[in-house]
Amino acid sequence: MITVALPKGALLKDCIRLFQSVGLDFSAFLDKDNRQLQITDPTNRAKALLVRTHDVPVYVEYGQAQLGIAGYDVLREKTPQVAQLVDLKFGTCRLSVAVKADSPYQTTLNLPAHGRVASKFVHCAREYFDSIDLPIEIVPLYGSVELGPITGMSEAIVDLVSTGKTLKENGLVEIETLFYSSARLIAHPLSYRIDRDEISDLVAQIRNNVSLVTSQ
Ligand SMILES: Nc1ncnc2c1ncn2[C@@H]1O[C@H](COP(=O)(O)OP(=O)(O)OP(=O)(O)O)[C@@H](O)[C@H]1O
Ligand SMILES: O=P(O)(O)OC[C@H]1O[C@H](OP(=O)(O)OP(=O)(O)O)[C@H](O)[C@@H]1O
Repeated sequence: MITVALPKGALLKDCIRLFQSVGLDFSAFLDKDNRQLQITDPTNRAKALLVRTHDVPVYVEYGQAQLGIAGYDVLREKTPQVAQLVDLKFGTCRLSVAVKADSPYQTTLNLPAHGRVASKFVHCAREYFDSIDLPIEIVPLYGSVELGPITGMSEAIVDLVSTGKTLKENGLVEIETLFYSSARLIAHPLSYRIDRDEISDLVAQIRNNVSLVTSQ
């Protein structure tokens, strides 16, 4: 039986819809009273694990799940040894640098050397500031990153932006985009090669149904 790792949170609904489109029902995860972290599809063809979004690549890399769905942002941050099979086109967002709207730093090159940048994406932020040769202190946070510049803890943030509503409502503006992201179907490279038939049939069905899910 194939095991898939699904992310809690923003991507879950679209993931469930995608698997429903290929005949696998994991909708029990959407029930607010559900506390089960592992469920088997009623047809007994596949099992799903419900995990934190940053943990999806971990379960796939260690082989507990043959397939998983994670944002490209998470894959860039964690650089796991997994195969990226399909761009699923949902969960679209970008990883950007933002500052207070009235900040004197209107480009990243203006940020002060040894200034602070708050982020959940420590590795991506470090890689970006290294690439422009700006020594910056990265302050690791786990959420509500926008509070960094608002409280004066940091000059800037590196965070995900989708509609831009969160930045706007907190008086911040984007000054640089590091990269664009969307959800990706990932696989454990070895099981993908070994159990090729079973997994590749499912992957082919998912690939064919991507546009159906994203157009809803
Ligand atoms: N506002 C958004 N719009 C669209 N996609 C988003 C948005 N925010 C995040 N994403 C995508 O969804 C993924 C999961 O985001 P989510 O907010 O559920 O998790 P998280 O808060 O980063 O993780 P956790 O709650 O485990 O700390 C992100 O990695 C990204 O790919
Ligand atoms: O541009 P928008 O459409 O407003 O979306 C962007 C927001 O979405 C994500 O937050 P999330 O909901 O995951 O909360 P957290 O990261 O602060 O926990 C991201 O960290 C931004 O805060």
